[in-house]
Amino acid sequence: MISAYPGTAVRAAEQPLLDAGAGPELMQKAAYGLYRAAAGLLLRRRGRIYGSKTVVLAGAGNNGGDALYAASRLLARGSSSTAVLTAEDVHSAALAAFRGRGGKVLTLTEENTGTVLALCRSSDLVLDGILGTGGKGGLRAPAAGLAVLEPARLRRGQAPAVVACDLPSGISADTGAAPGAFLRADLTVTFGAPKTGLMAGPGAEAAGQIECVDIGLSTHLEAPGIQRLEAADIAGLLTVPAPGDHKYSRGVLGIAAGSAAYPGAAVLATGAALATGVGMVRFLGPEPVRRLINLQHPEAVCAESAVAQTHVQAWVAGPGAGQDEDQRQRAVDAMASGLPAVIDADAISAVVSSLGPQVILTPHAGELTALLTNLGKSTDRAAVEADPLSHVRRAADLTGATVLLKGWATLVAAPGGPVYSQAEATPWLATAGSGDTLSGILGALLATDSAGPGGPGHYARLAAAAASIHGRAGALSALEGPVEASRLPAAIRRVLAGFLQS
Ligand SMILES: NC(=O)C1=CN([C@@H]2O[C@H](COP(=O)(O)OP(=O)(O)OC[C@H]3O[C@@H](n4cnc5c(N)ncnc54)[C@H](O)[C@@H]3O)[C@@H](O)[C@H]2O)[C@@H](O)CC1
Ligand SMILES: [K+]
Repeated sequence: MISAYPGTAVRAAEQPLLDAGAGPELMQKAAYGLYRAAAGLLLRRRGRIYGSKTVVLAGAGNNGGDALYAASRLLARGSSSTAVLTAEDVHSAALAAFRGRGGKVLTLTEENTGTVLALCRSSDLVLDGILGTGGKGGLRAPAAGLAVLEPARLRRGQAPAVVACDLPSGISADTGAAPGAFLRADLTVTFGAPKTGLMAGPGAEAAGQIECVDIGLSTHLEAPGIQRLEAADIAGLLTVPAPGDHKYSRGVLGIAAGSAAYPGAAVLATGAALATGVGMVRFLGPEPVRRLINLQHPEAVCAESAVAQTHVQAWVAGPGAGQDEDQRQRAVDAMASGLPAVIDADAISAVVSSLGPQVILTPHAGELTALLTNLGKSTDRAAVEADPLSHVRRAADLTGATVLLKGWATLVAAPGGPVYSQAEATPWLATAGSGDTLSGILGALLATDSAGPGGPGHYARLAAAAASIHGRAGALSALEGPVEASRLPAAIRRVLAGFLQS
């Protein structure tokens, strides 16, 4: 499990060490970690450090100091380096050390921004030390003019690689929001602990890969703001059939999905649930959808009954339900049943407050906007996308339900906390039907959940696990070309086999 902390909490944890005079030592530890990561990246990309070209973007604070000290170490290994100062008063000792190793220095202005961008683009590595946890708001002029610099991952591997010092400059270390211009990175080397701003919203997308350098803060940190499940955590949440199990004891999932307008969503949700592994799927829906389900998935038991007459351990309701009134009623009944229930797509519009954490809402940004607005907290999609962490927390607290917000980093908030973030997905997963398969995976995890309600956050953990399995299946599928939702069940099986064998 990876634990991330708000930038403010990390700064508070640093304070006693700073008060004890350990500031310079902490900075050297941070700079050494940044140097090691940057050197490793240069070695992987070009085989050696000697002869490489580095640009350091250095702002006024300690973040710039870290980056300049790290670049000084690269200078000592034969890299030629230019420091571009984005403020007048950069860390004087770090700048002196950089100059002392033969580094070149220039000051960024509006007039030379084009030249600096060209310098960056012709270099092998850019170290972004403009703003760290002390940054307020987005990048300001003239540094804002550098935000057009694209990291190698967005240029299909072409130089330069951009390495962010502690966090991408311009991103809020607490929320991941981008109040203005910001820089994107290939790799973020973060100090003391990952910041929550690297795991949510624009910050999660801007960070690229995240590496954490231990500078001795962990004993000073309290409750994490966001957690991320790793493979071992997910493997521990999966229930495998025991020798004495039969189809009913393994877990039966009820799926109320599809409509005359959208029958395919029901097929995708059912296929994903079966691939994740359940004792049985009981499918409820209109006749043409049932026929399709029986053709595609003969093992599913189909009926047109109501939720109350259907014996299951968990529900999925909503994918492809459209305006079908019977399906909407089933979603309402599933929410009221007390059983774990995934409420997706159109069914989210039937959500009221006073739900329990066993109800898991799975909106995308547009659906979350509508949900919050229906609950009297009017907002717009741009606001949700700019700061998804605050909005997903608000939705969980207002409804009492667990809320999974789909995105580049999928966020899951339990009412009152905790929050999980999973970012294994590939942009190729942004395809029709992808969300329906996520519902099926999560429904299957809920139906087979042998651990029961557990403590706070139990359902959020299962939802985070489902998001991770979905993301990994998408990434695996993308190795063979563009992702089609109907091919995801095969990839889900392979991902789960990997977890179960490890
Ligand atoms: N404090 C410590 O003990 C340690 C700090 N470390 C580094 O120090 C960073 C925090 O250092 P600082 O507190 O100096 O903060 P920053 O390095 O983020 O810089 C803050 C400075 O930038 C200015 N500023 C704020 N927002 C701005 C904006 N939007 N545009 C232009 N200028 C802006 C502020 O006036 C201030 O001068 C961390 O991110 C980390 O990189 C590490 O060296 C580890 C130890
Ligand atoms: K930075």
